[in-house]
Order: sequence, then C-alpha cells, then structure tokens
Amino acid sequence: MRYISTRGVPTDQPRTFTDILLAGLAPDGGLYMPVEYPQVDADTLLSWSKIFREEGYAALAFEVMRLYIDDIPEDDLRAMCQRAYSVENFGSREVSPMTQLSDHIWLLHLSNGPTAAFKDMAMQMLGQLFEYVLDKTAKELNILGATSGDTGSSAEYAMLGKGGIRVFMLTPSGRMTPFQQAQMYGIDDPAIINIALDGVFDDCQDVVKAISADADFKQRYSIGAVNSINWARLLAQVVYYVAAWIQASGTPGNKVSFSVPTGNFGDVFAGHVARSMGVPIDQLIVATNENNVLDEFYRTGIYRVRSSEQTFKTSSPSMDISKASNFERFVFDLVGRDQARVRELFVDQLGTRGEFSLADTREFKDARRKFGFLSGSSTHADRIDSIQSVYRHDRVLIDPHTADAWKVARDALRGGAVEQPLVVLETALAVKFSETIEEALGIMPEVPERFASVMDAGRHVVDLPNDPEAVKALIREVVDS
Ligand SMILES: Cc1ncc(COP(=O)(O)O)c(C=O)c1O
Ligand SMILES: N[C@@H](CCOP(=O)(O)O)C(=O)O
Repeated sequence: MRYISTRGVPTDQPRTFTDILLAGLAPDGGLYMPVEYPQVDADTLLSWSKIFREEGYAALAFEVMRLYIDDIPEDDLRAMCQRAYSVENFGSREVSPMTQLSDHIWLLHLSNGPTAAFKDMAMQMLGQLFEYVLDKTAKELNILGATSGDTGSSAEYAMLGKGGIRVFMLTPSGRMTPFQQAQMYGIDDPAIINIALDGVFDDCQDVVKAISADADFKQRYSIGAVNSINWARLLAQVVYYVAAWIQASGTPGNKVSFSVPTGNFGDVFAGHVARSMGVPIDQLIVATNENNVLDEFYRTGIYRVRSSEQTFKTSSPSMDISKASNFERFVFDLVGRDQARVRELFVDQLGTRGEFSLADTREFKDARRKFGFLSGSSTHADRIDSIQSVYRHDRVLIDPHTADAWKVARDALRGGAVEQPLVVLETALAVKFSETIEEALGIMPEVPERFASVMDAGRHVVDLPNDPEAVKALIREVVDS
C-alpha cells in the first residue's frame, strides 16, 4: 500500500507505510491517506469472524493491518500485534468486549488498557511499530504531541522505556481533570516531558502543526507524531469496528451502526475507513458535546471552526475541540479525493475566512446516503441524565464522553433515524471523570487496583506560553544537552 497527502500535488511520490509512520503530517501540511481502501468480501469477513472467535483480537488486528502495511515482514507484524494486544495489557483475549444495555444499545468496551481510555487501543500498537522501525534504522525519535487529557497519558505509557524515544506532550493548562493530570504529570522519567501550555487543546494542536511545518527543525530534531494526524493511529482503530461487527452480527448481510463520541474526528473516521472497505456498517453517528462544529457541518454543510475563546470548557473535556484535524481526511473522500479542492477549502477558505460551505454541493447532498453519517450533540444536563439512566437501568457506569454518544444514539433510535444493532463506543472509564460521576450519582467511581496510587504521584510539568518558538527552545535544550 502507498500513501498520499490530502493536499499533495499529483506529481508527489506516494510513500510507504514506514515512511509515513515516522513522518506524521505530510510536508505540505496535509494528512496521509492510503491511495485506495482495500476491499473485503463476504468470505474474508467470515474468515475474520472465525479468527477473532478462535484466536482473539491480536490475530484479527494482524489480518486487518496487513492490508495496509506491506513493508514490514508479516511474521514481525504478527508478533507486534500479539505484544500490543496481550491479555496483560487489556485484561482479556477479546480486548474490546461488548455489553448489551437497555434500549437495544450495545456498549463496546475500549478502555481496558493501561490508561483507561480508548487511545490505548492504537497507542500500544504504535509503541510496537515505532520501536521496531527505530531499531532497524538506528534512529532516535522525539515525539511531539497535543492532548486534551487522554492521548497524552496513553502515549507516555506506551512509549515509556522504549529505546530512542522521547515524548514532548503539550497539555491545555487547567483544562484536564485531576486524574488525567496526575496520570501524566506523575511520570518521573527524563524521556517524558510534560508541558502545560497556556491555551486550549486546539492551541496545543496548532503548535504541533506549526513545528511540524518547519522542515529543517523537524528533520534536525527527528520530530514524530502520536496524535491521530498519524495514519497508523487510525489504522489500528479500524480493527475494533470489525471486532464489534463480529460480536453484534458476524453475518455479512447484517449491518451494524455505531455512535461515536467525537472531538478530533479520529475515532469516527476509523469507522468510515472500515465501512469504505466493505465492513457491514450502516450508519456512523457523530456525537459531539457543546463544541458542536462537526454536528453543525453534518446538519448544514457549513464547516465553521471556533476560536479558543469560543471553545467551551465542558464536563466531557477531552472533546473540547473546535478544529478537528481528521475532518480533512473525510472531506478528501467527500470531494472525490480531489487534492486541489481540499487545498482550496482548507488552506484558502478556512485559512482566510475560518469557514467553508459545501451546503449547495451534490457531494454534501449525497453524503448521508453514500457515507452513512448522522450527527447530534449533547449538553452537560444530557450527560448527567444519560449517566443516571444507564446506571439506573443497567448498573453500568459510563463516563461523560460515552454518555454523549449514548444520548445521541438513543435519540436517533427513538426518532427512527437508525436501526439496531446499534453500538455505542465507550471511550474512557468513569474513574477519569469522577467529579461528574459524583454530580450525577452521588457516588465516586471505584478506583481499579492498577490506578490506586495515581493521585499520590509527584508533579513533573513545565509551564510554557502558547508559542511554537518557546516549545522549540525547550526541545533544543533537552535534546542538545
Ligand atoms: C474520552 C474521549 N472520548 C472521545 C474522544 C473523541 O475522539 P476523537 O478525537 O478521535 O474524535 C476523545 C478525544 O478526542 C476522548 O479522549
Ligand atoms: N481527546 C484527545 C485529543 C485528540 O487527540 P488525538 O490524538 O486523538 O488526535 C486527547 O485526549 O488528548
């Protein structure tokens, strides 16, 4: 498989998987995409079903990922999948089991990994891939990432102790929960550098992109990406849509729909990839919180990003995002993979006016039928109500992000916009957001044994202004010392 940029010019040479794994963002500022989506037929789906049931998630992950990775020997890739998706890391061979809730909704558990969020599902694999490629090339990697609370800890735990890798993680100062802060800032290791930036997540992400756009700096300091701008993150996430389809249906003729709590549009985009490959997915529901830029697009065709000041601080804080990176990947598919058009929309129009409209285009009018996207949003009151409702009926504790998806899913089911089976993606454990759980239920979530001492750790973090130059200076200081 070869990869191209969403913005590239047609004469650009397509890249291999290991090239783009270390590169992250494309040099033209676009995002890498496979030149095509491999197609799977009914026989393949049935064989995947058998593999998942008999051999577990790691074996399925290998089958899916090998379709996109042809520059790593298969035995090595299989071994990496086994190490990433071990029972030790995720607690079971299924890795992402499902629970059936009332209202005919399934809950896909994606938060059984080391940091209690769905990010571990991809990040554990990324840790294996980075270590493998760096070992072969004898290179070092300085990962520069942005987090709203979950990517950061997931990346740090996945990369900790991996030779030749340092992590510089930008966090939005004062916007993460105490648990999320403690998980990250508690790590005392010279290869993990936490930075509290004076801004929101979008500012952190902008700094990452600005530094990645400085080709000389990027090359000199071997800057790599762990955010979902890195295609490998999304690829690893495709696997759990297949695993969920197998668990909820497993019959090639029977489709499954998904409701996905959405911020940077990575998770739901992985569902779009699975659907585009021929995995039997009917609807993909984009569920946002009050920061509803994406819900607005799917309702109106207008994509209007918001400034940091207009980005609300909500009780599903990991989704307080108003510039969703991966949305560009979807628009690339929506406009028929026309790179010049993507450049025009994301560089010329968005860059100058802060918005663009596809409302009057045939592509947008066909989008729902062709790509199966639905959307909705949720408020703080909705989240509280959803957490209460699921706990009352099913005795299951869901976190505020999962609650956003559950609310939009239930509305869509009741309104007849979507059919069963309908799967809600559980993206974090409630323990990370105990303040909101206490408000909803009057109880604190139980702290799993593995997190018993998280809150007691020290605080290792550097405060910096919202300025790429200040971040570059810190990277220079650490790497050159
Ligand atoms: C707990 C949680 N749920 C949902 C999301 C949204 O996922 P995505 O950014 O891939 O849309 C995030 C991060 O953005 C998250 O941390
Ligand atoms: N919710 C994320 C922010 C989005 O990051 P990405 O790595 O998925 O692009 C977080 O918790 O940091």
